[in-house]
Order: sequence, then structure tokens, then C-alpha cells
Amino acid sequence: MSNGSSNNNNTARFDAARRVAIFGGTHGNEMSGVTLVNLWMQNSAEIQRKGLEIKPFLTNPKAVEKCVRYVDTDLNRAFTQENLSATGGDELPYEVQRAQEINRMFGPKGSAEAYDVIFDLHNTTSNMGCTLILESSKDAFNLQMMNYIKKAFAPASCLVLLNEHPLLKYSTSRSVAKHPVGMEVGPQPQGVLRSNIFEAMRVILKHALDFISLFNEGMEFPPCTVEVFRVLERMDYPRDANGNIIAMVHPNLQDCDWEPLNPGDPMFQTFDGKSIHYQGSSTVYPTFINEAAYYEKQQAFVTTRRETLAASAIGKA
Ligand SMILES: CC(=O)N[C@@H](CC(=O)O)C(=O)O
Ligand SMILES: [Zn+2]
Repeated sequence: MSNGSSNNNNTARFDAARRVAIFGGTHGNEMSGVTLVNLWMQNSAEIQRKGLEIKPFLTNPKAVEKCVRYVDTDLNRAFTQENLSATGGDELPYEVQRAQEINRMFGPKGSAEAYDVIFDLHNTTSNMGCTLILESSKDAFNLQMMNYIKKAFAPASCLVLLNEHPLLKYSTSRSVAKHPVGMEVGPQPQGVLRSNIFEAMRVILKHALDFISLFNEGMEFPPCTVEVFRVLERMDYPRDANGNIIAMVHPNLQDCDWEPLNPGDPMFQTFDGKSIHYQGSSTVYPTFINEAAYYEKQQAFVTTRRETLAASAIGKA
């Protein structure tokens, strides 16, 4: 096995990525992924590529049925080693049972048999535009894929959110794959389909599959750099002693995902019109601003830092 190893020329060699899954409905009310995956399960011509086995898969069918984020617990937080090895069968929360099934089908997580790539399709109510989410800054295959997609998608923009924060990183559905890729497109309300968001997601996925095809056909990708936004800190809404929210996202910050937030800039507005200012010591780039699903997670937005990552050359082993 030469997965991820380097030769003397500093080219990282990976095995061909033969098995790829496209997950939709990890959250049952994020309609672009649900709809695209349902479409491709009926007719997969659009996503087939020579020499590749591509499986569209609805990850949380019960949540999709009810058009809710989840039934018992958030599936996209459920892929911990503890959950994946839990006993209890039917007694376990639905999403934990489902995580175990998905891990059997597409994993096991961390093993040589695991799927090569999993794309997990999400929508956000935040004004994030097209975002790809990575869980590691060390995966040259995924970094090269990001570089390819960004160039193919230009002049439209597709940003990369990197979440490898020791505390804020969570156990995603896609994490069972060797190369996990999240796709997050917004703004789109929960339970709603918007054609622009749907089409953007479809185009990004096309470029991603093209990249894998080219890689498998033997194309060599030279070293490159990729601009990413690294998750730094979770910012909660200001709350009273009972835990009730006492301020909203400030109008100057609302819809301003990826724009610089400087020390002293307003970030919340209380119900009687007072501004609450950002107290950090340096400029950050907020994202997931006012995401509907994150009220229950005590998160008004996350701050990120802009970084340029270097990716080594890659080629097929
Ligand atoms: C709005 C939303 O569901 N976002 C995703 C982000 C991700 O896939 O990492 C989540 O919280 O699971
Ligand atoms: Zn989601």
C-alpha cells in the first residue's frame, strides 16, 4: 500500500480512488443534497465516470421523511469510535444505529477497506456561498482537489473551510472515508429548494468528480497552494442567566460571512438597540453567521483565520 507515501521527487503517491460516495440528507431538511441524491439514485448517468464506482446515498432517510435535521441526535456528530462500537441494537438512538450501518457500508472508519472519497452535501441558512469543508491540512489529495475545483469554478468563488480544531472538530458522516469532503452551499432556508443553490452544488460536484477521473487516469498534479479558512473559535449569542438569548447578530455582521471582523467591530445587537463589539485581538473571518441549526449548539458564528496551505505534488501510485 502506498497511500499517501512520498517518493524521492516529493510527489505524494495515492492509490486510484475507485470507490466514491455522495451523501445527501445527512440533515433531512437541507434540500439540495436530498434532491440531488434522490435524482441520482433514479438515474446516475450524470455522475458516472469511467473506472469509478460512484454511489449516491441518502444517509438519514427518517429525517428526510420528516424534513427535520435529525430524529434522535445529529447524525453528523455521531461517528465517534464510542458510538460506532456501541452495543444495544434497536435500543440505541436512531442516528447511532444509522451511523453503525453507514460505517459498515462505507468504512470501517480508519481502515484500508474504507471508501476512498465521500462527498457530503449540506446547505446552510448563512450567506456563505459555495464552501468546501476539510478536516485535515495534511491530506495532499484533498488539497489538490480543492485547488482544481477552485480553478474550474472561477470566476465564481468556492472557499475552503478547514476544521481541525482540537475541541470544535466533530465526527462527521464523511469521516468514514479516506478523503472526507463536506460541501456547504447557502444561503438556503431549511426545507426549501433554491435553483441557484442547487445548480451551484451540482457544478462543484461535477468538477470534483472530474478531478478524481483525471487523477485515476494518471494525471500528475504539481505542487500548489490553497487558501483556507481555519476554524478558530465558536461565538455564542449573549444570554441571560436562564440561557435565553438577549441579542441578535448585528446588522453590520449579518450576511457578511468571510468578511473581516476587526477588534471593536459590532457583532451583536441587543433587543433595546445596544451594540456588542468584538473583543478579540486580531482580525478574523466569521462564517456560519446566524445558521438556523446552530441555535441549539449555542453558536452564533465561528471565527476563522485565513491561511495559505502548501500541497505537495500528487500522482497515482
Ligand atoms: C449547517 C450544517 O449542517 N453544517 C454542517 C457542517 C459540516 O458538514 O461540517 C454541520 O454542522 O454538520
Ligand atoms: Zn447540514
